[in-house]
Amino acid sequence: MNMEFASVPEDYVAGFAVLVGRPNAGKSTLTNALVGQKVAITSNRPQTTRHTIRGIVHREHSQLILIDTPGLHRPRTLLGERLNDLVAETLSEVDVIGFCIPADEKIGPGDRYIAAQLAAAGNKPIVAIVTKADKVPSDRLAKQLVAVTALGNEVMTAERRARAERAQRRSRRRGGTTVDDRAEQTMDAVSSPQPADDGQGGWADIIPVSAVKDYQVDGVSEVLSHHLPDSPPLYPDGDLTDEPEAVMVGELVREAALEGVRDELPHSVAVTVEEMNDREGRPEDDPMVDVHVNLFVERDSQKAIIIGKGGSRLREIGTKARQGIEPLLGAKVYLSIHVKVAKDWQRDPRALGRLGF
Ligand SMILES: Nc1nc2c(ncn2[C@@H]2O[C@H](COP(=O)(O)OP(=O)(O)OP(=O)(O)O)[C@@H](O)[C@H]2O)c(=O)[nH]1
Repeated sequence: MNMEFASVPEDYVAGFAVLVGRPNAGKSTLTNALVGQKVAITSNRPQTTRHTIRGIVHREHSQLILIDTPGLHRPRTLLGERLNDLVAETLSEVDVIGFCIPADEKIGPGDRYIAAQLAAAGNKPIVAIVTKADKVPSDRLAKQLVAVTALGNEVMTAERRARAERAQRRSRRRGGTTVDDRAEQTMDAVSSPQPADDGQGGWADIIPVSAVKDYQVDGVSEVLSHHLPDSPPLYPDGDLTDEPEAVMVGELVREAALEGVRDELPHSVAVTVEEMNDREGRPEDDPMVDVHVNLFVERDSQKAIIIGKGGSRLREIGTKARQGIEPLLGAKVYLSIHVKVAKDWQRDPRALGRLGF
């Protein structure tokens, strides 16, 4: 890529960060607050973020490229497994990991599972981010910070012990250390350095934040930026997301479709954008884009919910989605939505492939 950047300071850093955490931990909301514009899709239902969406935080001396992943969770369906693959792949590509834990909920098995996975991945700095700080009084926030530090100690100690045991088993199996064995141990150390025991529970940093009340949002981008490598900016100034417009259009339709019916249709809606064309013969200062999308549900009953009586809900969905799409495309939008039933698409690899997972 050949890009020109005006006067980059010498001590500039740039790189990738990912926010992980269980569903509903506040990752999308924090991403939006950091980037300062709505790029990821948020909802009060778990697991709405299926696509990897990047937001870019431009600061004077740093450029932080945020990848918002779906909640790392125990795989249940094939879709779940794919999501976890995606998370593992993303973790290997970033410079720093932000581990989001809500201030207002007790640390649970889900948090512990993710923390253990992160510790096992082992070679990236992890910043523990205690989200939704506005939801608790300061004494409870302080207690949560202590608990999160303890969680770090717990998982990092367990990980160090597991690694030491693996090394011991290996050397017993070989009947002492051989040249080969030493080579393997060296490789092990290179590919997965020991988690640091730095008195912060093994976290590289720990910081509370409220994305909603704008408390410490800047602090989070600063702390994450501390762990980025020296580098010129990787994207031109002003880019907020490199997500293709079609993906964002699809997400806006999906979000509109889920509004008000999340209990009935939690994870059963997927949207593909089939066509996005500039309407011909429009005046230059008043363009229009024709957008055709397919909206997939799993069952006929769900199709009926989406369409509503006499098509009334579908019209509402179209209106709501258009309100988001028009500013995104900077044009009037003619939106047509075809509702289709794709049975059990969450379990069908071919269907998943078609839907872009
Ligand atoms: N009060 C308060 N609520 C928040 C804050 N951040 C997020 N929330 C709420 O918590 C809920 C979940 O937030 P999301 O950002 O969608 O969570 P997520 O981790 O991206 O969730 P998934 O996409 O399901 O993985 C939403 O209802 C948010 O409005 C915060 O700082 N303060």
